[in-house]
Amino acid sequence: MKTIAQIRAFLIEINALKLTSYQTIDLNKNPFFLIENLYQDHRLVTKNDGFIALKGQVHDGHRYVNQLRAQGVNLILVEDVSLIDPQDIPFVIEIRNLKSIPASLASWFYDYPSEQQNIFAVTGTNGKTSICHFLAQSLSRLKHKVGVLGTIGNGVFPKLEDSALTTLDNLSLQRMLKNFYDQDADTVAMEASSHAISQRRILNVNIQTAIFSNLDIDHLDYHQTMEQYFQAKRQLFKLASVKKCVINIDNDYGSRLYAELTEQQEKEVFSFSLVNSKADCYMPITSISPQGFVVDIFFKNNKELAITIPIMGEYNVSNIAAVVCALLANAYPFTDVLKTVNDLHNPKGRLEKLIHDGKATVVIDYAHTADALAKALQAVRVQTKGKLYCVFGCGGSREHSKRPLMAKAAQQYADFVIVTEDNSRTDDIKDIVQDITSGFNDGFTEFVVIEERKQAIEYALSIAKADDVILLAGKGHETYLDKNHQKTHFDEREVVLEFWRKND
Ligand SMILES: CC(=O)N[C@H]1[C@@H](OP(=O)(O)OP(=O)(O)OC[C@H]2O[C@@H](n3ccc(=O)[nH]c3=O)[C@H](O)[C@@H]2O)O[C@H](CO)[C@@H](O)[C@@H]1O[C@H](C)C(=O)N[C@@H](C)C(=O)N[C@H](CCC(=O)O)C(=O)O
Ligand SMILES: Nc1ncnc2c1ncn2[C@@H]1O[C@H](COP(=O)(O)OP(=O)(O)OP(=O)(O)O)[C@@H](O)[C@H]1O
Repeated sequence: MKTIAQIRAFLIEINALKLTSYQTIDLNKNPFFLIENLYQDHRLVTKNDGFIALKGQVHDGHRYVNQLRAQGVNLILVEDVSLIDPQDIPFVIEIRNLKSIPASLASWFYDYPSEQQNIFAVTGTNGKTSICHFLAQSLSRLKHKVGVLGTIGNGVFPKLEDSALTTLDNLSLQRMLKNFYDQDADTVAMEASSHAISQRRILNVNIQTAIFSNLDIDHLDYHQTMEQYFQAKRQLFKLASVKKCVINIDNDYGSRLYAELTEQQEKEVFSFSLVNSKADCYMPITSISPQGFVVDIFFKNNKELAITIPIMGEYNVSNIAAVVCALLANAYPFTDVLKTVNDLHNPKGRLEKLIHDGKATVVIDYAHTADALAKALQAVRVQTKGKLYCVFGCGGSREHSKRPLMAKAAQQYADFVIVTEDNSRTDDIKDIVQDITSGFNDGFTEFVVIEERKQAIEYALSIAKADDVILLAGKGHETYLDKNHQKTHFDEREVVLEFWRKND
């Protein structure tokens, strides 16, 4: 919290006020009014907060000022006062080049929380969420309180609240870090999306360890070319605060980044790999079972053979190699790190496994595109002894073309398919089902349609045998169903556990 007078003094100190700065600052109004938070998103602002009105590509923050005036907000920072009516707002400060201010203002406003924290930031096309969650699990076992920031949510692990973005804007990010600091979280695992890196959302966050998972075709609408996408990711590793770089060399872009950073000799650089024995952290898979993966771990002069990691999905072994490498790079003792590994579990909704003696294993995954569904089914297949069942649906009010493609993936990789609802939104479930089933080959009979998702899951549970696996695809970490834009509570974990309780 800071007073309006303190905020103004800081802005003067960093030379941010416009020379002709329009301000309604008036000593009859209270410059010692305490501002609790600063926001750049008007939807979060309450009476005791300040608002920064930024002009973006889509929205213009100045447009929300009228609404905030009605709420009785006391402090507004604007780029151009002519775009608002400043009357009745006690303090309006006009700032030069307002877009460049939030990072420094935010870290100062929240008392530089990241200076007190050991921060790991993960970037890459896939695996950011998973690596952060595995890191949080391991660091918790190493007796840390860990703040997590990412797609599934933000909070002190494991209590997370939904996040609007994978990586928050400057002000929200520093506010969360301060919140972690207040809760004694001394360590943070955060995702750094390429959008956030290029929009400088992570500026002034004291990231010490940067982790690269992989780079694959994605987000080209935003970055235009793979080279520019790579360059955005690369910036994370060039930040002055970053001392340790942990890089997957099983990926071509990772190998390139590793070569560049080692040659520059500015940072401590560590490589990890599942196949390259020259990597600093080499973790070959020696066997696979329904219970998980058996690996050997080599790090510099240390080695340990035949460690079981009880997780689903081979790509997660690479994600765990990232975690092991990052922890060892941070000088955690080898034996302590290994102890955390055989206790890891998949993050919520990411090939999350539910098991019960004598029953089919249930796996919950967020896959809601044809490609993701195919990958999830292939990943689960490797660890399935019996039949593989797939329960899935498609969202409404969004693009339709993926519906038959998801059916094709399900037909190709599962033994039996149960087509059901996902977030239908305003679409009729019957239309969605028709689109989906049109994707099955003529003559394909290994499927049923059960529109209500709860019933569909219960049906799968009732027919699957102990060695079988049921993949529930699409909802992942979500705990609601959206019909006609009405969200009702729906947690498929509860449906499964309740079924097992009643049918034990
Ligand atoms: C393309 C993109 O990344 N845009 C981001 C960027 O937008 P921008 O600067 O153009 O701003 P804008 O959306 O026009 O809004 C202007 C200002 O008005 C504010 N606003 C906006 C709307 C409103 O109702 N009220 C309000 O006050 C905004 O907070 C902002 O300060 O900066 C804004 C503030 O930080 C982000 O909210 C916005 O994310 C948009 C909503 C978005 O959808 N971003 C996605 C693509 C994104 O960033 N995704 C990555 C993950 C990608 C992945 O790996 O999957 C992420 O980190 O989440
Ligand atoms: N190391 C990896 N290599 C390849 N694919 C992976 C890897 N890790 C995860 N995936 C795939 O990416 C999907 C998303 O994983 P995760 O949520 O961890 O990634 P993310 O980078 O956070 O992506 P998003 O921001 O879209 O959630 C998984 O369901 C899986 O299909």
